[in-house]
Amino acid sequence: LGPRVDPREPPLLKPRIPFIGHIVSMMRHQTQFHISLQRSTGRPIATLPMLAGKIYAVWDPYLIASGLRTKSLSTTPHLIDATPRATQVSKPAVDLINSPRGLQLFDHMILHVIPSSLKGGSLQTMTTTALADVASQLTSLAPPSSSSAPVVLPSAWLWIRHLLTAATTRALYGEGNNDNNPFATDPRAEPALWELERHLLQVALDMPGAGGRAGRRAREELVAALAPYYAARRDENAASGIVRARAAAIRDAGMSDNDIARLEIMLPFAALANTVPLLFWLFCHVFSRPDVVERARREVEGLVVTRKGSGGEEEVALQVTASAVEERCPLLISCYRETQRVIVHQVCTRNALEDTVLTDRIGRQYLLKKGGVVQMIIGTSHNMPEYWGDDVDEFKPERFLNYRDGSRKGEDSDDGPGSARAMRAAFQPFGGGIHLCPGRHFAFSEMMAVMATLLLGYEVEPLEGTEWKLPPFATRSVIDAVTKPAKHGEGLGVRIKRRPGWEGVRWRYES
Ligand code: HEM
Repeated sequence: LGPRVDPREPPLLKPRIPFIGHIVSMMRHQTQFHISLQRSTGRPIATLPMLAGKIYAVWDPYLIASGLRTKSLSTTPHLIDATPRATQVSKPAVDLINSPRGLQLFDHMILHVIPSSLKGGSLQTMTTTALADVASQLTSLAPPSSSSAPVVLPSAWLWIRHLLTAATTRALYGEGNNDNNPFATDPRAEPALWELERHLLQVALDMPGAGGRAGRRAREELVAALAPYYAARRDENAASGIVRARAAAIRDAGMSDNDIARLEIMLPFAALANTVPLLFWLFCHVFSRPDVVERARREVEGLVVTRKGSGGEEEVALQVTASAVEERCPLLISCYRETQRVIVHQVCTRNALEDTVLTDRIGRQYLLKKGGVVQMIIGTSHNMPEYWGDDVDEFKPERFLNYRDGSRKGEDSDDGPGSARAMRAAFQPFGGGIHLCPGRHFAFSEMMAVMATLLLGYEVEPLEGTEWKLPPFATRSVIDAVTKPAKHGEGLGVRIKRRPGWEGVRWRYES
């Protein structure tokens, strides 16, 4: 009674409870369902029966990398299906999305608009604007004297979330004095964004229940905050190329300003929903280890490029380019990658536009049939002992010390667990192929600016006691790329004060 499976397709993995077993487990445990199922079966790939249908679950890093590079595995059908439901655009916009012009619009966005507006001069302007905001927030964070009482931040999570929301939305929407930025001018915008983020899965699936209702209310608040921005065409003067180019492409396709506001609720998510938890966990993993703080502090001293003025008003400029941080801060970078490994769990969902064959590293082939739904789970790649070693469940600050992005000829014959080659194959924090995250450089600059500054200029201690108690993971939602802390990181507050020698400092970044 279950789905038919061709012997060339990935082997069927039946649930214990027929028909509904996998669906119920996936709804309950979300991405952890895949991680646990892969661990318990050791399989690289499987066909999972779901009611009368099936999905292909791809767990092995080589197969994932091959799938991410394959053009016939597409995000577009999924986007066309989910967008009207999640955004509630008008009837004419739904018709357009479902027409050939809609298909063209999505392809144009993915292939041209997004990648070109997150590189070169556009990326530089956006990064400079965000980092100027981070600098001013961190400069005014704690009183200038190290002998002053520390600043108490009752929730590290909420503090980091606001810090990045302010900086990133300024970089996206603002212009000059930030009066343009709906997140700075409309007090509804920021809470609505995070409330919607909390219930995004229920909203995307249009589910009944309290979560779905709260999410839909938040969506309408967010749309109400963004609508005047697009109606007044402020997007045309936005600080970022991505806001300008996306709005222009949607308008050119024939959609109204109100529909642009609805479609564009997704942009601040892409720019914030993963960076915030990643920075939060990096902050926790570094500052909860005094020996790591000590060593990373010495490293980031190497990022100081200028120190001007003396006494009360000093300006310190830090160089937070990828090359400078890679070269001068190996332990900080290792912690950053290890944090990514542990908490990035993205499920890359695709539809097979035609019969597609994936090949693993020993040449085994698996057929994915046309029309099939494919889930490639980065969370399984990042958690397989056969790639990372038996200590895969531990956070090891030094794990990536000898890691390199690209291979060097002849150097990497060893591909056993924990080898550079195995790690490189299994480490996919930003996905790959044409959907490789275009925001990765921007996110990196923001996170490194915050971490380098906190390490250099501030003492950070937990609010309760002297031991850091890291919050447990929230359910790893299939809609997020990064694992969040349970209950908004409840219970983790921090106390921050200036370090001696860095009291009167105003921060600046060179990116
Ligand atoms: C550290 C934070 C981030 C992580 C871990 C992350 C992760 C990812 C991953 C894994 C994908 C691939 C999804 C797939 O293949 O289905 C992706 C795609 C994407 N990311 Fe990021 N991302 C981050 C930050 C950002 C930022 C800051 C932006 C924008 C400024 C951004 C914009 C996007 C967009 C637009 C896509 C879709 C690209 C496409 O479909 O072609 N991301 N991200």
